[in-house]
Amino acid sequence: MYQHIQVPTQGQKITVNADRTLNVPDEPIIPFIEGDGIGVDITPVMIRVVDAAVAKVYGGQRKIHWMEVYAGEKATRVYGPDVWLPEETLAAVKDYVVSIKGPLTTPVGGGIRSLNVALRQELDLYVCLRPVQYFQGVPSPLKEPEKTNMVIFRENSEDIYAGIEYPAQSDKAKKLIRFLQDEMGVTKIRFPETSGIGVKPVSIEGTERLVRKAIQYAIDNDKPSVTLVHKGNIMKFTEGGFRDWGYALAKKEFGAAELDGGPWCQFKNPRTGRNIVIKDVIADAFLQQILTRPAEYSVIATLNLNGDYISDALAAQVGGIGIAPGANMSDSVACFEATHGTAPKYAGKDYVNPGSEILSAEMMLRHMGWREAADLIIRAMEQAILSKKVTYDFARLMDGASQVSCSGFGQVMIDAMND
Ligand SMILES: NC(=O)C1=CN([C@@H]2O[C@H](COP(=O)(O)OP(=O)(O)OC[C@H]3O[C@@H](n4cnc5c(N)ncnc54)[C@H](OP(=O)(O)O)[C@@H]3O)[C@@H](O)[C@H]2O)C=CC1
Ligand SMILES: O=C(O)CCC(=O)C(=O)O
Ligand SMILES: [Mg+2]
Repeated sequence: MYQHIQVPTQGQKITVNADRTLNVPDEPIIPFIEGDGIGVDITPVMIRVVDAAVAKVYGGQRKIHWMEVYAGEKATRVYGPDVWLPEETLAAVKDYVVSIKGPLTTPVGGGIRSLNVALRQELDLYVCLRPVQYFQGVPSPLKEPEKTNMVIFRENSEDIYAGIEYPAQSDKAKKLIRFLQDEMGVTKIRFPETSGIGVKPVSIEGTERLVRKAIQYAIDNDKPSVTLVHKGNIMKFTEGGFRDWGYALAKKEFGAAELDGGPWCQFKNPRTGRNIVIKDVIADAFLQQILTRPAEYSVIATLNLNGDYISDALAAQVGGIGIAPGANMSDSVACFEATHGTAPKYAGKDYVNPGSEILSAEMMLRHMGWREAADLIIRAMEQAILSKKVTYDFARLMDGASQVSCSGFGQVMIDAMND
């Protein structure tokens, strides 16, 4: 059935019920992509930590059967030089419903387009969910890092990530520029002969489904606000559209009413009776306010590129990209992955922080309903950080820390589970 994927001899598929809830067997098969660069370091550590947590909590009643699927450089070694994202990888991630991946390299300028983006687009994983929370003891550049507590809903399927762009001086760029000038009356391309050209599609459907998820999350988790972050003053019909369609959805589907003449609006959380405010902020102002007034923000709904920048900026506020987890989700399929990339200079050195991928797995376990194992991973992470046995990224900023390797940190976490 598969060409190179070895399906474990034991375990079953997770399936999706008609109401979109998951049917999780006690021994699910979970596909994983090792990842390029530091993927080779962090992915095995993530698997060890997850297996230890599951074994500790469920005592053999539950067990994950891991199934390696290939993407990136490893895929080219297994399938052939030009096969970066095999069809059967996409099929397995879809069929097995819940998966996890390490980071994949994307070259700058030319070369292949992002495999990470391709995976999200091919499977229509339209929500990029990135929670940002502070762990006690993590070194942070902020005086009060615990005030940064946000959950980012980044639109994951459109915006400039659609990849519609043409190199400067190519026939296609020239053709598009001529069309814009001759047919659309465009006069403001400053250097038409030497411009590369990109197109930014942002739709009503794409915005609505993302904002709907963000608002539902605020309801389910009793959050006080959802902020639409955009640059709609400049990009009026894409980023401005996102803002307007977001507000319209809040009114239409959640009964939000305008506050003081709008555009902010609010509605009562049907579960708790508390108000949820829907507000918006322009992206540049937001980037300074998350430093000066982080407590004013809770759930963030934003476009693809803004979400990319904001994810790393917020990760830095709570101690860096080494503990920044995430998930790519559709209404049925979820593929979990760290916020960071392949950090090539550290690849294969057993050096970096495996925390982001471990916390992505923690999100995965919670998504599967294995709450006890997820809770144990959080407790082990808290204890490991408080013990100050940490990887280089934290050790270089912590007084009195003893630096451990990537695998060493995994072991510190596993030891903490047994304390
Ligand atoms: N989802 C994905 O698969 C993603 C893939 N990428 C890809 O990754 C490649 C490299 O991108 P780059 O811009 O260098 O960004 P990276 O996130 O890979 O690395 C940037 C820096 O972040 C720090 N860092 C990253 N991961 C860790 C970790 N686990 N523990 C501790 N510190 C960490 C390091 O900082 P320091 O130097 O201070 O030690 C590192 O040099 C690119 O090809 C990019 O396209 C990027 C983002 C996401
Ligand atoms: O796809 C890539 O290489 C980068 C993606 C990225 O930075 C992200 O999703 O945060
Ligand atoms: Mg990024």
